[in-house]
Amino acid sequence: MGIEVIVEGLTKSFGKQTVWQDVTLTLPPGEVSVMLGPSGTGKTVFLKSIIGLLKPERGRVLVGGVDMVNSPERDVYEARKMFGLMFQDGALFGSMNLFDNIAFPLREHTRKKEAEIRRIVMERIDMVGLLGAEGKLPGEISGGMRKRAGLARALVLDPQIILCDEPDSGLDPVRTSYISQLLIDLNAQIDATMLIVTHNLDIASTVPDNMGMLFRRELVAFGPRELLLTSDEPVVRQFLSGRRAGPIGMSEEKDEATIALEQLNGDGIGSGQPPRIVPQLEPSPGLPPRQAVQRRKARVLSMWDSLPKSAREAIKTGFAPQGEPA
Ligand SMILES: Nc1ncnc2c1ncn2[C@@H]1O[C@H](COP(=O)(O)OP(=O)(O)OP(=O)(O)O)[C@@H](O)[C@H]1O
Repeated sequence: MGIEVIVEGLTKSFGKQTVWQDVTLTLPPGEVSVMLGPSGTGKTVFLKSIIGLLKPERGRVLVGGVDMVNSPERDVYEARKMFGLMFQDGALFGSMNLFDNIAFPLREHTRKKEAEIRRIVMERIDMVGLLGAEGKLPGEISGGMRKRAGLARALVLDPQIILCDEPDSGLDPVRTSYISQLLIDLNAQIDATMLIVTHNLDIASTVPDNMGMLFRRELVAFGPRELLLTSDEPVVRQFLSGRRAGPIGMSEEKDEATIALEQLNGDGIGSGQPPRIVPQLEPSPGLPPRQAVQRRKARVLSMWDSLPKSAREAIKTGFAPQGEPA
């Protein structure tokens, strides 16, 4: 099973620019979480901070007893082996074929024999639907295939935590749907803790168990997906409906006067209908059920009284078979 990631009071700046401050959340073990946020709000910086590639000035990130922010570099390096990281562009070596790209972490970090490496690599290539393409160079395949190859490489060391940076970037809507299904299928197969950074609304509404959002240097919210999907928070509503009216502007933030004018004109975000909650994706036929589902149910019930009524109603509907009221 995946392991818990506990983020406590994390603050990251570059010089005088604070990217975000006092971020506190827990990624529940084996569940899928999505971090949303307009461009430039520091989602990628957040992923890199969790894995210890960037060092926040304050706070802790606890993973299996190791503090990824404050522990000695040797401990952080060891703990990093628990992670699989999928970058936006797949981050493949251009001169190596897909097989060698995917085998790279095994050859670099383990003493496994070539026959064992071949078995693992071909299994992961099969998982991401790339059988037959293993001899191709990254430049000879599509962007979607490169992403899947990047995901296969993230999986070869059997990670307990998978971090995905914008798995949809550069993909058409159909390929994005395939990636969404692949992420759910992977979770069913390996039960890893997953954090996906995206601004894609389809992924946000169909994939995660939990959602969070970064805006204006803060974590606006983090919790069960229904908490954000039913949220009255203007920035969350605007983001999830993809509308122009609201606090998010072209350069991330609008000034107060523009927001006030929008409200005066009646196109404030509060006037829109709440987004319709679509069911979360199920694993493909033939795959085991996601073990995270039962754990999440118990966890959500344990926090029931702290959830707003709208989120509770949405959760109850989701718990019922075939979407019937519970
Ligand atoms: N190494 C760095 N040095 C200085 N500033 C940086 C560095 N990395 C990121 N930043 C700044 O931190 C802010 C957040 O960047 P980040 O890439 O995390 O945003 P993001 O939310 O992932 O954006 P997008 O959705 O567009 O990918 C930006 O203002 C960026 O310029």
